[in-house]
Amino acid sequence: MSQDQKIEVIVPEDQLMARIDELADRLAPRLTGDWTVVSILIGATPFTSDLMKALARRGVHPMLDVIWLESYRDARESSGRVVVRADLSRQVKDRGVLLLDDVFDTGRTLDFAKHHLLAKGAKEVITCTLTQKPWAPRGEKGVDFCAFDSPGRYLVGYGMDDAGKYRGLPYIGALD
Ligand SMILES: O=P(O)(O)OC[C@H]1O[C@H](OP(=O)(O)OP(=O)(O)O)[C@H](O)[C@@H]1O
Ligand code: HPA
Repeated sequence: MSQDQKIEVIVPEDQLMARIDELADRLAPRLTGDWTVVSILIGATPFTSDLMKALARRGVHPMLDVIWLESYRDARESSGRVVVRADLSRQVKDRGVLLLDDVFDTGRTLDFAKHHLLAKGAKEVITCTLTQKPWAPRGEKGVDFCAFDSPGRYLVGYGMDDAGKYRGLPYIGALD
């Protein structure tokens, strides 16, 4: 029996893949030398997988590491506090880092992660998200690369969850 809530498709799967290819075209020339992609668990997992494949098709093979950060848990609003549930497995000292996340909302998670990586000695941190909310920080505090501007609604799918559900949807959707 289906237990789906009403989910409006905001970005269908084919558009997602096309934008990730465009993103890889823009990122590839920046990733020369020693780079590590750091994926923020859990939400960035599908985006990371598809972007890594798109980079590999362009002959770009950075290391891949993860950091598990949590601030929303089952709520639709940030708790205001970012918790590190698991840290990196390798050093980033003197390396460039491409930091990936699914959604840039208050900006708190990415800001925390960026400072965390710089404190570990990363040479440079480039931030990249699949999507950003209309109220997310722009300019100096903004994200460096972003595939989509999203509406000011609660998003699910392609890694994004509502209390742990819907991460497996192959598109970006919005809940009412
Ligand atoms: O810009 P912000 O307001 O910080 O929101 C963005 C963060 O919120 C979500 O993480 P969450 O804490 O829900 O963990 P999850 O990745 O396990 O879903 C999402 O994956 C981002 O990491
Ligand atoms: O819109 C959202 N959806 C899922 N997770 C999120 N984390 C921040 N904003 C969102």
